[in-house]
Amino acid sequence: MRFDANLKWLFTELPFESRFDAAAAAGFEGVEYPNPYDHDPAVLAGRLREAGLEQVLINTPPGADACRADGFREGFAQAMEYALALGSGLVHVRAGALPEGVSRERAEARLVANLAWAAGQSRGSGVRLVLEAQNHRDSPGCVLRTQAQAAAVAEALDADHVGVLFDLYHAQVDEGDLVTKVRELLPYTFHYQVADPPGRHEPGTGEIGWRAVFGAIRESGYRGWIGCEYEPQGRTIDGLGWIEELAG
Ligand SMILES: O=C(O)C(=O)[C@@H](O)CO
Ligand SMILES: [Mg+2]
Repeated sequence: MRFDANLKWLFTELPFESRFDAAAAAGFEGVEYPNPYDHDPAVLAGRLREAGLEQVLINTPPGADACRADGFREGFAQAMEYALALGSGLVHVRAGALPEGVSRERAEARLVANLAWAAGQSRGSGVRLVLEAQNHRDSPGCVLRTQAQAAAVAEALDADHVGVLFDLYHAQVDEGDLVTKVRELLPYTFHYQVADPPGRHEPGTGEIGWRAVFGAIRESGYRGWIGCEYEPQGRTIDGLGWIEELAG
């Protein structure tokens, strides 16, 4: 299994631009971070190249949520520019939270319409789009609430470059039954993220049965990346033993 380092969450002992070398020195071959937009893409591409890292995933910019009527298209265009400049194979298209005064039905309809447009814009680019359901506690009002809903939206778009970012932390908080979901969602899963509830720290620090979950992922034949999106309990490097212990 291939784990990548989420540089928003890992190696925060260091300034952002130094986290690339730290991730490579710790043995990671890929990185993800949600928000590259405060940085010059050429500088980020240079950091990746010098550290020998692959850019795995970025998000659409904050505020450019797919459930909203305004701002989505401009934000998505910017995300595509960065994805192509960084060689990021995945863009997480943020669904966003239910806007005030807008019904759930209306927000879901906008989400599908915006995604259909984004799927058309990105078709043939080599960039794949992913949708992430987030739990009610960390992301109140998130329009995508369950893994099944994210998969249903991806399926409805009928575009083979649109799939699911299956965040096992969010799924455990609101849903559980992770092994079954790993098996059922396999055709839609383009990316995983890991953290252990309730603390959102390293796998093995909380309530998830990681040996069973990683076993199911391995047996499924999944070949993509698994993003380490957790808050280390101490120094990042001191907490990486779980990779060998639980997934090795
Ligand atoms: O919060 C999460 O979980 C994420 O993956 C973020 O990228 C949401 O933007
Ligand atoms: Mg996540």
